[in-house]
Amino acid sequence: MNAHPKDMLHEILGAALSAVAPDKAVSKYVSLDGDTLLIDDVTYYLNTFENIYVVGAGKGAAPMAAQLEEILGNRITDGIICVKYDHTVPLTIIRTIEGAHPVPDANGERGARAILELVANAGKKDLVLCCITGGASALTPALVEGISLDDGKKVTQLLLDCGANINEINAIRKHMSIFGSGNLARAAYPAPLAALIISDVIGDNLDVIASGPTSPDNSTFKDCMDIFERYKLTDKVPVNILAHMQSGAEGTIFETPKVGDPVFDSVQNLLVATNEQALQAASVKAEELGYTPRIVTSTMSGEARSVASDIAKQAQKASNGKTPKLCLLSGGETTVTLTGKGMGGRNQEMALAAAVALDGCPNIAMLCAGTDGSDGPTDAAGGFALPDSLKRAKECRIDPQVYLADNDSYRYLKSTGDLLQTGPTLTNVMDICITLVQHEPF
Ligand SMILES: O=C(O)C(=O)CO
Repeated sequence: MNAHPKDMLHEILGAALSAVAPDKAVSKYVSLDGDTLLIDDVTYYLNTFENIYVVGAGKGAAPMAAQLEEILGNRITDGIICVKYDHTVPLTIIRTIEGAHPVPDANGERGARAILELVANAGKKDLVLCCITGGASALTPALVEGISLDDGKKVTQLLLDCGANINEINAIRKHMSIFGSGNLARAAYPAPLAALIISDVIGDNLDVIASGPTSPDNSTFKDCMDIFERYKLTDKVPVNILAHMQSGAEGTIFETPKVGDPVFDSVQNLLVATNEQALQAASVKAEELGYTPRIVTSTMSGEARSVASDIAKQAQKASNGKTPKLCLLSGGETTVTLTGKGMGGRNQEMALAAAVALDGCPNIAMLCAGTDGSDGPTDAAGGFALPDSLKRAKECRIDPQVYLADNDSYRYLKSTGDLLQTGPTLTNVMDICITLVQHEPF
């Protein structure tokens, strides 16, 4: 008998997540042999260092830090990480500070300042190791003088609601931050610093992931002003943030550290897990389940509902194609421009839009999932669009179009039983959309 499509989709997602688990990602690149610490191709002779500090931030920073404790034990002098509430694991030496995400809170600010203070003590004879994953931008909201956390929260919410992409959101965050945009590296300078980074952004740009705390910044104050104008936010953002960006664009405030700044001279930035790796692992599992895998893209972006209907169209076309059982894999991160008052997230909105577009097609099943286990301000990670999804909606007497128009994907999928709820996965490589297509009905 054929396995249920929902079970197969779960299995493929499980393989993808396991391939980018933070502890595995760290142990893949970091090893210790006596006094020799090897991080990718860079050797650190630990007997030449007086202290080793471990710091970090992001949804997956805790298991990364735990793995460093496993490898280095009590050679670690001290450490602090900032993680999202409920994203902790037991640690022995490294301290954990929990904060709010995606809209920051005072705990995150306290944590970020504590990290900056800790690494500021580090000198040339100390080694700073950083664990950086997505989520860190919101979890380390230490802002420049004159901009309050409340202002920071307001602008974050405006940017999240207007459909700005992560490059744009982070250009603004970086130009208000004393932690992101290379500022963590600046605080640690002149200590050698190695950052282990899990990417949750399209293109894996180091200066965008987590707002690039250890990376030269490629964005400018001028970009920030353009972004405010593009999304018509100039009249909405707090006046002191606008004034700050304006002064920067006019050259009266120093730009963020750029390529060539000596603070990056002894910095090693290393990507240890990416969306692409998750897609590769999903391909292997799909093949084991009898499907021909096809990675469509690892740069999926755009408005969630239109991306979903494009994938649905592609799947419908493929269902009449040559390959009897196909698994389409797309990775990336879409956006939702909020027009309704409902509740949901980009993956849930994709699943709802796909259910509508597929219109009960019996041979296509889709799963849209946030790899961090959290999609929008909900307790779900995403949703399914299954052959019988619309039938179940009918039974519940709910109209998918009405819910889609109100951006109310969470309540729709909850009613039909099509929510994906994994809880925090403690990793974060953006989103994955898995579509099973076959000639025969499931
Ligand atoms: O999630 C974050 O912190 C980002 O800004 C993208 O990595």
